[in-house]
Order: sequence, then C-alpha cells, then structure tokens
Amino acid sequence: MLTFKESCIGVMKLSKPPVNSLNLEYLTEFNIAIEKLENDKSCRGVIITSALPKIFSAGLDILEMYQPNTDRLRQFWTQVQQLWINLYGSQVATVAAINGHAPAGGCLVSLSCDYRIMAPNYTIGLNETQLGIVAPFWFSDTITNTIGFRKAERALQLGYMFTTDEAKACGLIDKIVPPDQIMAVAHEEMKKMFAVPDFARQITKNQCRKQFIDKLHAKRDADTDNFVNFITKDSIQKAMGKYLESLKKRKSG
Ligand SMILES: CCCCCCCC/C=C/C=C/CC(=O)SCCNC(=O)CCNC(=O)[C@H](O)C(C)(C)COP(=O)(O)OP(=O)(O)OC[C@H]1O[C@@H](n2cnc3c(N)ncnc32)[C@H](O)[C@@H]1OP(=O)(O)O
Repeated sequence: MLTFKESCIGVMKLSKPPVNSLNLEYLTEFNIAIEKLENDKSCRGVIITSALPKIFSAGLDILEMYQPNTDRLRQFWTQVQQLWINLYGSQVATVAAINGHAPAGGCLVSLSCDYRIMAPNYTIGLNETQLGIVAPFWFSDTITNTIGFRKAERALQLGYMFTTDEAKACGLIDKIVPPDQIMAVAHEEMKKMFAVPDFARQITKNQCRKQFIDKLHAKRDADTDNFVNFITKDSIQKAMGKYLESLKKRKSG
C-alpha cells in the first residue's frame, strides 16, 4: 500500500500486483493504514485509488477461500468485516478514484466511500453469484443504499458487472473522468466536501450509515460462522475451483 499525505488529504494507492487482490496480509495492512489516517487529527479526507494500470482491485483473494485453513479463513473474514466497518463508518471524507476494473470486494471498497469517480471502459459490480458464492447482507445493504432496492437485487442476483457508462447511469458511480484527470477531480470533489463543516458532514453520515454498521456489529460472530460454513462446503469449493480454472483459461485463450 502506498500511503502519503497531501496537506490534509491522505492518498492510499493499492499496489499489490498483479491485480490488487485482497489477502489476509494486505487487508491487515489496508486496515492499519486507514486507521492511522482516521486517527490523524490533521487528516480530513482520504482518496483511495490503484497504483496498477487497468485494475482498481480484483476483490478478495480467491486463493484465501479455496481449500482454506479454517483458522486463517476466520482471520481473513474478520479483516474483511473490519475494512468495511472502517471505510463505511469513516469520519473523514472519502473518495474512490476507480482507475481500473473493480469486481466484488473491489466494488465494495469503492461503495464504502462517500464519492466515486471512475475512468471509462472498465467494469464494476458485485459479481459474487458468478463465482457460485453469495454476497453477505452488509455487501447487499451497501449496494442497495447506493442504487436502490430493485436495481441492487437484480445486479446481485445476476452478479452483474456494469460498464463505467452503465454504472454512472444507475448511480453506482458518481462521475466518469478520463484517467489522466482522475486524481485532480478527486481533489476537487474532496474540496466540495471540505466546504461543509466536518462535524455536520460527519453527524449526517453517521445518521445515514450507523444502523447498517450496528447491524454487522450485532451479528459479527454469526456472520463469520456463516461465511466459514458456507465457503468450506464441498459444492462451494467445487464452484470456486471451476471459477479459478476459468480465470486461467481466459488468460491462455
Ligand atoms: C447463506 C449466506 C452466506 C453468506 C456467506 C458469504 C459468502 C462469501 C462471500 C465472499 C465474498 C467475496 C467477494 C470477492 O471479492 S470474491 C473475488 C471476486 N473477484 C473476481 O471475480 C475477479 C476475478 N478476476 C478478474 O476478473 C480479472 O483477473 C481482472 C481483475 C479483470 C484482471 O484481468 P487481467 O488483467 O486479464 O488479469 P488476469 O485475469 O490474467 O489475472 C492475473 C492473475 O491474477 C489472478 N487473479 C485474478 N483475480 C483474482 C482474485 N480475486 N483472487 C486471486 N487471484 C486472482 C488470476 O488468476 C491470474 O493468476 P495467474 O497469473 O496465476 O494465472
């Protein structure tokens, strides 16, 4: 993770080649970095983007979920939950500068921010069902809160990956920006949020989001148990094995 501060704005650049997949170590690093910025009194905003060309993040590392060690799988999911809690509940203003594809967990990271700008000709969405897995309730809540129930239900059922244009049309992202302007526009959007007194913006954000974060807090252990039981099922392992194979075939084909 490349993290630096530009005045009162923290910039986090995901930099885990080849595709910024989020494994246990990287999620832990991500959480430490965001918590550090959150606790830095001089930091008012955070921009999340990718240091890699063409990929914002491929989402959760599928290899963590395929033929897993159960203890590690539990730790992995705890870090995924923590990342969402940290980002969705963040008191600083957050902008996702989506400069590449953003499937599944990559989409969730961006949906957890306050504002999303995206470069053209990429795809974004919660494609879990295409892997034969199910997005947990807090992933569904987050997309539903962004694009509304009907569109979210349809997109979740299909595991639909939106093009940048489609994402803009349904409100999954807020603005389409050429890649060379994405950081400049992220700073402009940040300034708009800074024009509102921090405490008023923060209380408003809490009013909108707290109930969803509280829901996960209340069910956190059960959510981890569900995840581990679900992922370790033979049928789910088979589906994930097939998906991994299809990724490799697509590459060679
Ligand atoms: C009853 C209710 C219970 C509820 C329980 C909860 C259930 C479970 C919840 C889980 C939620 C999971 C969310 C996720 O994030 S799952 C991850 C989904 N991600 C994807 O599907 C992305 C797949 N990848 C791609 O589409 C492409 O790789 C792309 C990101 C578009 C990049 O394409 P390209 O540039 O062409 O690169 P390659 O495809 O060649 O990939 C390069 C290598 O990276 C490997 N790879 C890709 N993605 C992942 C990944 N997510 N994890 C691990 N590895 C990944 C790919 O296989 C290549 O590897 P190699 O070079 O060895 O062949």
